[in-house]
Amino acid sequence: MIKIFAYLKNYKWLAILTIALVVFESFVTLYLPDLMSKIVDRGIVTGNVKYIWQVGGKMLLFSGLGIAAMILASYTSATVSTGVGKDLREDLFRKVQSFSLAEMDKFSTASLITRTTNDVAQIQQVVFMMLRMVIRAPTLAIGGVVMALNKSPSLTKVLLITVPLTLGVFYVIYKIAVPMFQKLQEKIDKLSLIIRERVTGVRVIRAFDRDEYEKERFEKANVDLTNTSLKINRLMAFSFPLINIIMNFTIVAIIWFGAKQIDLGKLQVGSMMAVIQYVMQIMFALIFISSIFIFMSRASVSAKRIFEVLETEPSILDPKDQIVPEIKGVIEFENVSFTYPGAREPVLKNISFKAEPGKITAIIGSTGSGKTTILNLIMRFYNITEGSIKLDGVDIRKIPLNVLRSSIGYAPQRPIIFATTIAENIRFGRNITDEDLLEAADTAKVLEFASKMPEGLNTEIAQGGTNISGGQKQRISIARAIVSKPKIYLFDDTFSALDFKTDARIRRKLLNKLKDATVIIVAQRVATIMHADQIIVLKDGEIKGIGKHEELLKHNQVYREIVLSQISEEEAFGGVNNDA
Ligand SMILES: Nc1ncnc2c1ncn2[C@@H]1O[C@H](COP(=O)(O)OP(=O)(O)OP(=O)(O)O)[C@@H](O)[C@H]1O
Repeated sequence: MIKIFAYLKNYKWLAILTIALVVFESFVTLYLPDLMSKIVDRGIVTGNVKYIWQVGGKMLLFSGLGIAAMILASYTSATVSTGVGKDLREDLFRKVQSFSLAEMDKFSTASLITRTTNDVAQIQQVVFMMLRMVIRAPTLAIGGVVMALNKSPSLTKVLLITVPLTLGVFYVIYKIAVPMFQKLQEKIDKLSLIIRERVTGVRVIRAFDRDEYEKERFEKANVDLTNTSLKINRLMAFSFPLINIIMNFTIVAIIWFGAKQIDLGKLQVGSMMAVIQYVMQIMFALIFISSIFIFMSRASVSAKRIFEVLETEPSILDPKDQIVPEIKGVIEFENVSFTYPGAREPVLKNISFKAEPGKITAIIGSTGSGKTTILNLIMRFYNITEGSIKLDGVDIRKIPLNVLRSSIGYAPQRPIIFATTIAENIRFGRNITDEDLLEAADTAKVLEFASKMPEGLNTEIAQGGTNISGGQKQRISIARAIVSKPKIYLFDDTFSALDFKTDARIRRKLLNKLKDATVIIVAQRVATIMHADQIIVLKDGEIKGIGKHEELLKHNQVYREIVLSQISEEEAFGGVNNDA
């Protein structure tokens, strides 16, 4: 929580002004009962109307000033707290952007979203409250005791019983509430995860008619969250009447003892009334102080979650001693092994191969054999565990990340489409000429379907690409990969969403355009890769063979099994004309 103070630095003067206003208002609050007792004792009791008007006017003036100070303090503290919230969100967003996939996996998307929104909102709320209360409450408490002692030391003794009692009640609440707040935030995480899955997976849920199942899952998480919130609210609901009772008994006690002293002529009515007001101020101050602790404990859970993210160093950083090679596109894996962070078994073992410009390298293998992982490692989404990956003879860990990644055109297994126009989806914020855009859109056969749309390439795509087909998404994704004309292309099962004919047509045109580049194609479909210059056969994270289609078919058992599971022996040996 202390780390949050660093964020107040940018708003130092506004924060100081808030505190100054609050201190002024606290002194006004402490001064008013004193004026009131004077009106009673010197004005009402003696019938001095002039004095009543004089002091009453003073009271009105100070009340007005106090209210103005409090309104201004609310405004300044709101400015500071929203500013702190904005800065925190910005830092979180920047940090999350710097994360490698390993850190993304560690926190989970849903939790990163709740931390950036809900947790920051908690901090914002507490900063807003703290700036006004953290000085006001102790000033009122201590000032109240001094003023009450000044009016009647004997009556003030009542506080010796009520203050420890109030603090005791709050201590118990604090002890029970803090662990609940931690649970509450975790449950909000869980709920946002379910909502996210529900929204993004709506098609699968409908197709399997699992609406009821999802509804139950949501309701369970929702009820769970509600129950925890209810427990906290019940605790609060129980504690406030308890404090009220203590407060009322205190007032009764003061009136009881005060009346006796007035009877004996030792105390004036006005002073007793002032003591009652001071004691109430002290009690309210204690309630505020305790609330600050409770809210702080909730905010400290949020602060912990926020700083967990902010203090996580991305595992993939730009190298210190950088080498920037002239990119030609030679990729070389030398005895590469890789274990995903947190996993026990390596997913890739001893992988060695070379992919060169002007050649197509294909990777084939069963599901989960590690094909996508190889591509992830080329883009340095993760650091390898053993061995080395070189680009043009330089270890990729020595190459600046932007140099490495901008020399690669990547079309992922599941295309990601953003809610903007087709053209912007292809450009993707890069400086691309209209000519290059049209060329890429033509090569990837985007123009073919875009030209039938009302606004061609400027047609808006709905969020998640729901108004276009899977194959069309894939074509946009291919156009995005090739439009900047890099030296290396990674196609991760990119052609599987296309029908055989479109696959063949796009590939023929595409590969012709990319004939000087390094192309790596991951595919499940044999027909897609059988004409590659080299085919890497992967099984359980190990290379079982590298070669051309014909030689692998003859000599490699694993490859033969994959091929014959998809096409007939005759087609396999005859070489399917997949360009048909
Ligand atoms: N982020 C991750 N954390 C931990 N393990 C992972 C992660 N991503 C993939 N794996 C595991 O690594 C293995 C290889 O996954 P990979 O995605 O590379 O396979 P693949 O050959 O591309 O499969 P497919 O053809 O189904 O896409 C799988 O067993 C998978 O469970």
